[in-house]
Amino acid sequence: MSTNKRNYIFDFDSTLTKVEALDVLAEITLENNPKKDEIIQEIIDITNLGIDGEISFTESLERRIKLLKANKADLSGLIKALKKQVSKSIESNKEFFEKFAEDIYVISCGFKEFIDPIVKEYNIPTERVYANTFEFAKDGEIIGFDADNVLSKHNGKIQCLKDMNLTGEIQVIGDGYSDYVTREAGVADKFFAYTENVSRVKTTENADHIAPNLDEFLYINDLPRNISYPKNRIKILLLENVHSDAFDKLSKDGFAVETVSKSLSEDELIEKIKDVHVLGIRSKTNVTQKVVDAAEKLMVVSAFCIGTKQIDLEACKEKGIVVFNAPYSNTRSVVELAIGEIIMLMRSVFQRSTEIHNGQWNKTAEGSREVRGKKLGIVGYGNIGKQLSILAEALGMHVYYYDVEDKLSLGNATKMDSLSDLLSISDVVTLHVDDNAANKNFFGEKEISQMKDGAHLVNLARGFVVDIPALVAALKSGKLAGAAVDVYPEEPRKNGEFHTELKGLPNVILTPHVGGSTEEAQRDIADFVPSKIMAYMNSGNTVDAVNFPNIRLPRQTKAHRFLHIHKNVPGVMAKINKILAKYDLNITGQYLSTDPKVGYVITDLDKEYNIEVIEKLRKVEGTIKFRVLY
Ligand SMILES: NC(=O)c1ccc[n+]([C@@H]2O[C@H](COP(=O)([O-])OP(=O)(O)OC[C@H]3O[C@@H](n4cnc5c(N)ncnc54)[C@H](O)[C@@H]3O)[C@@H](O)[C@H]2O)c1
Ligand SMILES: O=C(O)[C@H](O)COP(=O)(O)O
Repeated sequence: MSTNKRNYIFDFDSTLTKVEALDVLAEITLENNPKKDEIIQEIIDITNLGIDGEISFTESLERRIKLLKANKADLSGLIKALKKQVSKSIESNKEFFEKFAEDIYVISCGFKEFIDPIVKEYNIPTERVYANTFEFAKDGEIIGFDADNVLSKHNGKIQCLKDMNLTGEIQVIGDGYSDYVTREAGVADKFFAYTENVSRVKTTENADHIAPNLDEFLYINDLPRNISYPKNRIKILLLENVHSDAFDKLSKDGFAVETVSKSLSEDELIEKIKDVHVLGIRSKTNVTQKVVDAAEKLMVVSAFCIGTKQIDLEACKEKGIVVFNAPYSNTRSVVELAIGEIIMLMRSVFQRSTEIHNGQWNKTAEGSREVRGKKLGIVGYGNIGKQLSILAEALGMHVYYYDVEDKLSLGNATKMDSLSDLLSISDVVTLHVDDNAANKNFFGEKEISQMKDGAHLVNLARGFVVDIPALVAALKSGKLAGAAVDVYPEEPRKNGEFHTELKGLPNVILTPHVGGSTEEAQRDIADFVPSKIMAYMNSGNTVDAVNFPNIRLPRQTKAHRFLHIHKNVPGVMAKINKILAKYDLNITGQYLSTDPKVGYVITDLDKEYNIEVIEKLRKVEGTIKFRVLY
């Protein structure tokens, strides 16, 4: 007789819990044993041999119990510890265990003595827990197990399932080979390799489906779940050697993260971007209109650096793609390099060093000066310019600055009304203007001619800001005594050969765009940017987005959240609210933020709602993107 009924058979150790219970028991019982680490390792090895089918399960159990030297009294400590080790996505999906209580079983080669109390809290009564039982000596010592129980035997789960004589489809969810064999033997209809805690090749390669968490399993089966879309299905692509902390952080949060060490060309990116939800780049990857057009699923572009001009921010906005960056994380690194270079230039250190490298001793004070008392001209008094101002003053420099915006002076720095005034008095000019396109060739022949004879120029901003042939000419003619250049009009996408007209000129420090490339800065960026990505993906927050209305949302508790991005044209909000009213939804909060082009409205609702409303909201004229979080 055909039936739609499904039975869900869960493994216990490393599936319902993050750990192998007998390993935890060993930690407890061997606490004061001087050979504790050795014995625990032996127990872990035996456990794995059993799980992978390398030794018979009975043998694995016998050997471990001998090594454990456990007593009944130790079990309460074990249960307490296991309660804290329930798998994250199991814990967050209690609703499934409540609603499908009748269809859920545990089949484990572990022991009922500790499994029952844990799974009872997930609505699984002892009658639906199939597991081994301990044998105790009079003093409570665990001396063995019930050898008649099929689960104490090799491939015991197959026999156990057969004996249960269940009707309907049987789905087995587990991390071990011993779970998979039920499918191989034909007693289970589907096997889900559960990899939230451990991933075993022998299990995953044979599985019908790999479930990195319970959310994925529930999603595949269209069962009630805590989150609308499993995070492991959200693909994050990180380019340009972004610090590994970013990978760790985002993977740990459950996303599927791929890293590529270099930047990709437009064509390569168009090919790759199709199924990407979040893209992470640095300064070398251009996210053009064409890339945005090809990005069918893209929700976030994150610059793991300060500059965002490599991204078509408007194209992103019009497609509802939120852009984040790290506006301060590498500021200090750039400032320190600027200070170092100013000193090196004024002392001609690189020239002296090159001479020695070439076998020449040239001890001279000519053209070598202290920075103390010299005039530093900062062009662009933003985050970097200001911090440099403070550090340079601490070195005894007199700081002058020029900015197109009205910027408050820090310390004793003097604001200049015009660029030419600043250039005419400065011993060193350092450029820290932002990367907007209007600054292309901003510093050329005219500006250089306004500088003092024998002055120095530092460019750590953007390559296109300085007219390189004009700088080369000024250095060759002796108009300028030296320069430090970190950024170039054309920079390669990956490490390798590179040529610039500045090559070989004396007292010119050339670095490959490393102003922000310090361990500290990269680590800080890898902390800051993922936190913005997670805040948006997990709860809709757009605080610090560079192209999008910023909105800080309250924490979402036991509610559904509708996130609607639309063109900012009259009437959209009215239409959205009309639909919400028609479906009689109980709105617990609504938040709106707009800019001239887009509107971003977030609506929090009570748990239950008619699913039809989603389609209606998607169809509101002017909708750019819509998603649901719960
Ligand atoms: N070399 C590197 O590795 C590296 C690292 C980080 C930042 N950067 C670059 O450094 C630059 C400065 O970064 P920030 O964080 O201080 O930026 P910021 O936006 O905080 O400051 C830039 C300042 O420049 C001013 N400005 C813009 N155009 C100007 C002009 N033509 N004349 C005078 N002032 C002008 C702006 O008003 C602003 O105050 C950016 O171009 C950034 O991309 C380079
Ligand atoms: O924009 C920036 O922060 C700097 O140019 C550094 O860029 P990078 O991350 O490519 O080194």
